[in-house]
Amino acid sequence: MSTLYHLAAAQMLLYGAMWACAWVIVGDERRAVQHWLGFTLLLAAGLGLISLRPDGNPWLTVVLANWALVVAVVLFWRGGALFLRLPPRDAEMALLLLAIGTLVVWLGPQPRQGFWLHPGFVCAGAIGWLLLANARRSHAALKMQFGERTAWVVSATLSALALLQVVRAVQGLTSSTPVPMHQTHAANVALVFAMLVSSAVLNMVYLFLMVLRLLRRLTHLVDHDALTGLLNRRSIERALVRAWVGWRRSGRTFAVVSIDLDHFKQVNDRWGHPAGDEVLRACAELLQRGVRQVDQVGRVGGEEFLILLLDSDEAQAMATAERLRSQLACTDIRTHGALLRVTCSMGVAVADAGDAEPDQMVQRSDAALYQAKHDGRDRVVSGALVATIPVPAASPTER
Ligand SMILES: Nc1nc2c(ncn2[C@@H]2O[C@H](COP(=O)(O)OP(=O)(O)OP(=O)(O)O)[C@@H](O)[C@H]2O)c(=O)[nH]1
Repeated sequence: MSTLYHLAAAQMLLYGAMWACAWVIVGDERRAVQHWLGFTLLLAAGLGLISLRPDGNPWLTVVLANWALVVAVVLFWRGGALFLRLPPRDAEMALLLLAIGTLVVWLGPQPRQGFWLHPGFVCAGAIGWLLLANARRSHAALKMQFGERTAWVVSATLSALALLQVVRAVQGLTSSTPVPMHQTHAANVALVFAMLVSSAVLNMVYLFLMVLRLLRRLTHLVDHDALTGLLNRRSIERALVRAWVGWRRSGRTFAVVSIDLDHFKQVNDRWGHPAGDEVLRACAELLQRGVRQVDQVGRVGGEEFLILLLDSDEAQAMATAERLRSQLACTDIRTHGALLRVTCSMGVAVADAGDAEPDQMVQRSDAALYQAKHDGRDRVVSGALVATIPVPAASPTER
């Protein structure tokens, strides 16, 4: 039996090494990883101590070993809560640890005369309860963040292990001849195997989810503008091509709106670059909030934006652009230095059978935007009216 415990402890140390490596690599999830590292090390320590019995000091091999297992499970729960952004319930957990700790110390390593409680079985009950509570609390968050299948894998694993612990606790506390954990017995062997399998599943799943989250964050960084959080130029151009292909295939028309803030240089010059950044962020938020979920908004240059309005004809696109323009014009933007108002000029172009490629649509909306600037700014101009006006040559930093 002790060989099995050594094996389980070695496996936990291996996971510990894995979390230690992850701790060096990950940034934002460091605190969760610390907890999982603690979990594996305490589990290894607890299992290692149990394997020493009956040679070792019974206070170490029974009381401390079992309590270490309970603390390990609390650390696992806390790591998961940090990772899934759930409330860690520290007060509840601290009280539980204190109560279990006091009880097992009071009970001592040997069964008390005429008293049926034993530390090993008390801790098994606590672990079972903790695992079940963990499965219940994390299920919804896992489902929302990583999908239903992942949530079920984690909850099923936690629940199966919890059930075994509860059965062990009930059996140990009700039987007249309870089997201590270090004794070779089919129930103990099954429990250790269940621990080996479930810890493998849980450690791997959480490591996988952490990498998945990291990849999602990286993809988001690649596709989005860092200042405003809008799609960046590359992504909005990709979206434009997708909309174009969809329009060619299904005939569902769409429109693009080119937007440029008016006299934005003056905002920077007068109020400073940070205030300019805040204005850009506020404008981006207003544009994003002002369109439907199917529409897409991107930042394509310093103070230039592009909106894709799906399933929109000329009239609908002009109405949307006009609404956004007037909303911006009457919005107070709070910056560190002052309360500012900015206006913007817009050019609208609708998919046209005469365009050979999506870029031509943007050229027309840019030409309309240029016309809007030319006509005095703070207005929306349709590309249908200005298709022949040339767009000024773009500087290297601009489109
Ligand atoms: N704060 C801030 N300013 C930026 C950013 N990107 C570009 N700009 C500024 O945006 C300004 C753009 O100025 P211009 O191209 O002259 O245009 P404008 O002043 O808006 O004038 P019109 O477009 O003709 O109405 C420049 O001062 C850039 O420095 C940015 O990320 N943050």
